[in-house]
Amino acid sequence: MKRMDLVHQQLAEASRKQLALFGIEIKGSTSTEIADALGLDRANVSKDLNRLVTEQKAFKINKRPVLFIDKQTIEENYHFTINEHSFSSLDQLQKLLMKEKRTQDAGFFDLVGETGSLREAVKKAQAAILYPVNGLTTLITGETGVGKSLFAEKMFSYAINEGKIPEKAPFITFNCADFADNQQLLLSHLFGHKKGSFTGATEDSKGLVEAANNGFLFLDEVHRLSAKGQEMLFYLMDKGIYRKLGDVENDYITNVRLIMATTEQPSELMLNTFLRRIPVHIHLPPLYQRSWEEKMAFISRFAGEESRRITRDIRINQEVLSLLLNYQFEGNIGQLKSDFQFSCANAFVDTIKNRSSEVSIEIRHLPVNIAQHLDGIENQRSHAHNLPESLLFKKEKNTQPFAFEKNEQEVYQRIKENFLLMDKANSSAVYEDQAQAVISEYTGKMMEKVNQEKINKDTIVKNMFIDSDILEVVKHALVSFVDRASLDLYCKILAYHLTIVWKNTSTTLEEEDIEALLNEPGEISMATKQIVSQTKNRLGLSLTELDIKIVDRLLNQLVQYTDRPHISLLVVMHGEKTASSIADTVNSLLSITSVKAIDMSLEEKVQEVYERTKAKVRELDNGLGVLIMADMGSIKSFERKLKDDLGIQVNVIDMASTPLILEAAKLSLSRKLSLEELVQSLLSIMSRHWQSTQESFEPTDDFRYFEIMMIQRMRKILVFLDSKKVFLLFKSVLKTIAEDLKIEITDEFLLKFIFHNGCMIEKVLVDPTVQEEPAANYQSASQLIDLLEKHYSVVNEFFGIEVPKKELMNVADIFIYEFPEQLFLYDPVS
Ligand SMILES: Nc1ncnc2c1ncn2[C@@H]1O[C@H](COP(=O)(O)OP(=O)(O)OP(=O)(O)O)[C@@H](O)[C@H]1O
Repeated sequence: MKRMDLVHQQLAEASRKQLALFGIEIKGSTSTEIADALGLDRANVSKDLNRLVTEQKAFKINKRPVLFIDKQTIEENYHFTINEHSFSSLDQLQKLLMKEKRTQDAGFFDLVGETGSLREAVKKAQAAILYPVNGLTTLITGETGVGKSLFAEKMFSYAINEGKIPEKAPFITFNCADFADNQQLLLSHLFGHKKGSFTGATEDSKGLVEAANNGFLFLDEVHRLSAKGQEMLFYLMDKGIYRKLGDVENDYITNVRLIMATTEQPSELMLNTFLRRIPVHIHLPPLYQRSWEEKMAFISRFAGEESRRITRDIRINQEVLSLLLNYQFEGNIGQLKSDFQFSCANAFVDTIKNRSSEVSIEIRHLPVNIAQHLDGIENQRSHAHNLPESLLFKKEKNTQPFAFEKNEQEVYQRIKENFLLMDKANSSAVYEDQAQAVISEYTGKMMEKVNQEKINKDTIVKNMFIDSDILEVVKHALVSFVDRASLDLYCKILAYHLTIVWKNTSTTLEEEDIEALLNEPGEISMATKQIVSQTKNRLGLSLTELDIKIVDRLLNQLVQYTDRPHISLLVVMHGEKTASSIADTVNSLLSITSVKAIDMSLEEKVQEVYERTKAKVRELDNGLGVLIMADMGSIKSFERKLKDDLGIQVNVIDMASTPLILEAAKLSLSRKLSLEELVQSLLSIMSRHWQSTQESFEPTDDFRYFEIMMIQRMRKILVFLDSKKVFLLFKSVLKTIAEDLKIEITDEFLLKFIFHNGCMIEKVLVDPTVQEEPAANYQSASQLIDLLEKHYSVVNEFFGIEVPKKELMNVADIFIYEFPEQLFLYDPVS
């Protein structure tokens, strides 16, 4: 990809993010920001950005510093073309966008489904309006309650916005079903009548076609119009003239645009000649055919409207949400709306009884037919899983609904409890640790959520979890404390947290306590203090002492993530400093600090190693999971256990080497891989380089010449074990056995012992199931076998296997053969 394309791509991504965060208040990007994000030279990037402006692919804001915004991103979002490319200030561009948005809001743009299921319908409608000279007559079909009347109104507003009709043009609605039993009256309403044209016609009267002159006449249930009526309309459409009832002499002219609607199959109930004359047919789909996202948007819209109307926050719990999403409303959107209002009213009564401030809609508040439709939940289980525990609609205008996940609320409660306990216990270390652990879990969960980029069915819900005002405040507070690269992430996480706090805060501490806390030097960071004062001043949200402390902790935790979040790596290896020195090497090579290590001695119990690993994994996880790189097979068994115990995604790669760990760190930093994908990449690298890593062992001073020879020989024999590791392991095992048996080891015996064991382990690893019966003389060597069993526990742990008794007997044989006298004297008690 050319540099300029890269720059363009980066600018588009930045603009997209800003648009999502700030909407019309888009901030723009400087050339430095784009250059930094790409790791390119600023001067070159600046040149490219200016070329993008010249090529009309970007907007330029000529202020200090100069800002750039991607053109296509803006135009796609606001559905219009901007001809200027250079603006003297952001304000100038924002005003232009604001004006356009206002115009659009009056058109089709606030219709749910405008860019989805109604996209085609909207296109046809626009064509019908714009068609010269007076637009085209339109017939809208669709089941009851699908939004035909609303759609017709939108067409009307669109015509005004486009200047096709005067600002004060009339929009007259007439439902033909209302007079279906008296066609004469119906026609008289529509076209007017002359005095005396029928019984009761005592005066001349104007019809609706006249009243709608220069505007729109919307005829609902048009199939209820008689054949004669249809013919009269047909004449009006064709010639623009009509006759009043009882008036055979005069033709009247009117300039009316017609929209008709019917719930029926038009071909069954309307004249074909008439139907054929209607040039635009628009069909609106029933609710059940509309997407999950659109159904969610309807619920969200109605809940927002209701909460503002009754000036209470409205909470919808998961089951209710699921039922509303899955129930087949015969009356479509109209019925969904009225059933929702009915449920709100029911819940409202409870609110008054319970003196609660929030209207919480539960299953018992729904109309019986919906509440009984629990199958809906069953059938759509997969969707129900994606739903939040509850959705909260704030009564304030323009606030996004909040999605609450049970997990997060629970974790938040636990954090609070731990902090409270900590306070009581005077910050005892135990509670401190626990609090740290819960905070890590909490941060991890939020990271996971905020990092979720996949667009899936629950996108709408996921987008609802951060309140935009809170986000704005946090951003304002943190901008001078956090570097630009991390700002976005920090703000989202803190705003997310504060959104939850906002809903959970029930107690407020005394003002003085908070003042004292904030004034205590070094207690709370400046950044946190900013957040506290800004949330208070700008949102009126008073944080408690506890919450201030939690925010501060969260912020500290976030600061620990140096780069953008990536999968954490943990090296677990034997040796005094093996793991930590590998981690240090990798960290310094890549200028990071995120590869962590656990050093363990061969003697250390697996359970102890497990506990240490568990604590570390908990600390490290940032929601993306932890990859453990180990040098022995038994660590592999930690994988499942850690997942079960911590609920954190953990993968273990055993037999890891420094180059592989370096590769893992690089991959986790540079590419957006999931843990699973990272492991797959590493495994394929491992298999490709297996041969070469086998050959790469360079003798060092740590080994005697004899030992180097031995290792190199063994490499020719062993198929997949690392001969150096086998050597080191069995040398140390033999040393401890020899101490217990009080025997002197010769190099020759060492060689025999290690070769035998290397081959034996490979055999067991390849087929652990093959076990022969223990030989009969086992009894005579039982003490020796017991001793070996004890020392071989290290071997078992190292390879994650159980060396069979039969094999231990063979090992015992080697000892007995070599040291007959000494073993005869061996007495385990002494
Ligand atoms: N796309 C939409 N976006 C937002 N609200 C909608 C949409 N479609 C319908 N509604 C709402 O649903 C309700 C029913 O719509 P409307 O009365 O227009 O349906 P209709 O098809 O004309 O019904 P009927 O055939 O019974 O006259 C209205 O309150 C309307 O505001």
